[in-house]
Amino acid sequence: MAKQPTRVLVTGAAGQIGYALVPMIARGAMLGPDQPVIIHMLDIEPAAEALKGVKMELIDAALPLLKGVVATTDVVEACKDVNVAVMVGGFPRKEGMERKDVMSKNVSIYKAQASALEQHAAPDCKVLVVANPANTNALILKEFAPSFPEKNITCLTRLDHNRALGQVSERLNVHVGDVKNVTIWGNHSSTQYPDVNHATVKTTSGEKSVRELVANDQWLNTEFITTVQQRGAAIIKARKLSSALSAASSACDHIRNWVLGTPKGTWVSMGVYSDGSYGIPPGLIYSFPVTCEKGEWSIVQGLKIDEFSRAKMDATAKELIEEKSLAYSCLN
Ligand SMILES: NC(=O)C1=CN([C@@H]2O[C@H](COP(=O)(O)OP(=O)(O)OC[C@H]3O[C@@H](n4cnc5c(N)ncnc54)[C@H](O)[C@@H]3O)[C@@H](O)[C@H]2O)C=CC1
Ligand SMILES: O=C([O-])CC(=O)C(=O)O
Repeated sequence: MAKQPTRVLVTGAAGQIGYALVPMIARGAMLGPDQPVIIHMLDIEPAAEALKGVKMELIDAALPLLKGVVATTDVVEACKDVNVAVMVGGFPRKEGMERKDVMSKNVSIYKAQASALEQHAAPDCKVLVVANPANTNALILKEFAPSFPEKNITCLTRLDHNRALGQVSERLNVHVGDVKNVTIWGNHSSTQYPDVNHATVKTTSGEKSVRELVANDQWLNTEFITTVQQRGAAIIKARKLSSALSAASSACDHIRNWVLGTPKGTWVSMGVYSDGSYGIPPGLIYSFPVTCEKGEWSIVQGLKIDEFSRAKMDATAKELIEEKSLAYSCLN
C-alpha cells in the first residue's frame, strides 16, 4: 500500500537555504526515496512573490514524491498538521559578524512561531532549527512552546559534523564515507568543539583511529579545530553569502537519521536539550553525539573525556549560558 504523505514545513523557504532544501526534500533526500511529501513553505510578506516563484518551480520539476505544496505567509496555515518542521526563517550573518550578532532579529521570530507550532503542528512533530543562533533559537522555541515534547526540538550542528568528517577525509586522502564518529560538542558557533578522539576510518585492515592515522596531534588540536569552527565564516568570505547547499544537505541528513535511524556503530551530532550528560548543565540546547532508533535520539554515553576536551566542552557551554541570557534580554 502506498505510504501516506509526510507534511514537512520549511520556514524562510524563499531564502537561499530554502531554495536548495525544498527540492532535496521532494526528491527523498530527507525522508527516503519511497516517502511521499507535502511541503509547506512559509516566508514573510516581502518575500511572498519569490515564494510563489519557488512553488512554480516545484510544480515545473514534476517530482514524483511531491504530493502537494502549501506556500503561505500565514504562520498558522504553514504549521497546520506538519510532521516535520525545518526552521530556516530568519536573517543570516554577513562578513565580520558572529552568529550571535543576529540574535535580536532572530530570537523574537522563534518566540512568535513557538506557539503556532505548539497549537497547530502534529503532536509528534519533529523540529529542526537551522536559523542562527541555532541552539539559542531552538531553546527559545522550546521555552515558549511548553507543551511541546522537549525531545522533539533540536538544532542543526550536523553541518559542523559533516565539515569535520570532510577535513579528516581531505587530510588522510580517504573517502568521507569511510570516516565516522567525530563529535561536535556545544554551540553552533566559533566556540564549538569538534572532537576526533573517538573517530575512526574504515581501512582494508579494519577500523583505525583517526588520531593514529593522522599521527599529528598538533594539527588535530589546533588547525583542524579552528578550520571547522571557522568554516562558516570562510564560506561567507568566499561566496559573500553563507553556506546554503551544505546547510540544506546536512538538514536532510539530520532529519533522515532522526526518523530512519543511524547505522549500527555510527553516531552523529545533534543539538538537543541537555539532560546533564557529560556534566553539561540541563536547560541548554547543546550538541552531543547521538544515535537514533525508531524516531528517537539518545545521547551516546560513556565516552572518555580528557582534560583538553573537558575545557573546550565547558567553554562552549558557558557561551550558551551567556547567549541564553542575552536572548532573554532581547525579548524583554
Ligand atoms: N545551523 C547551521 O548550520 C546554519 C544556519 N544558517 C542560518 O540559516 C538562516 C537562513 O539562512 P539563508 O537561507 O542563507 O538566509 P536568507 O536570508 O537567504 O533566507 C532567510 C529567509 O527567511 C525569511 N524570513 C525572515 N523572517 C521570517 C519569519 N518571521 N518567518 C518566516 N520566514 C522569515 C526571509 O524572508 C528569507 O526569505 C540564517 O539565520 C543563517 O545564519 C545558515 C547556514 C548554516
Ligand atoms: O556561518 C554562518 O553564519 C552560517 C552558518 O551557520 C554556517 O555556515 O555554519
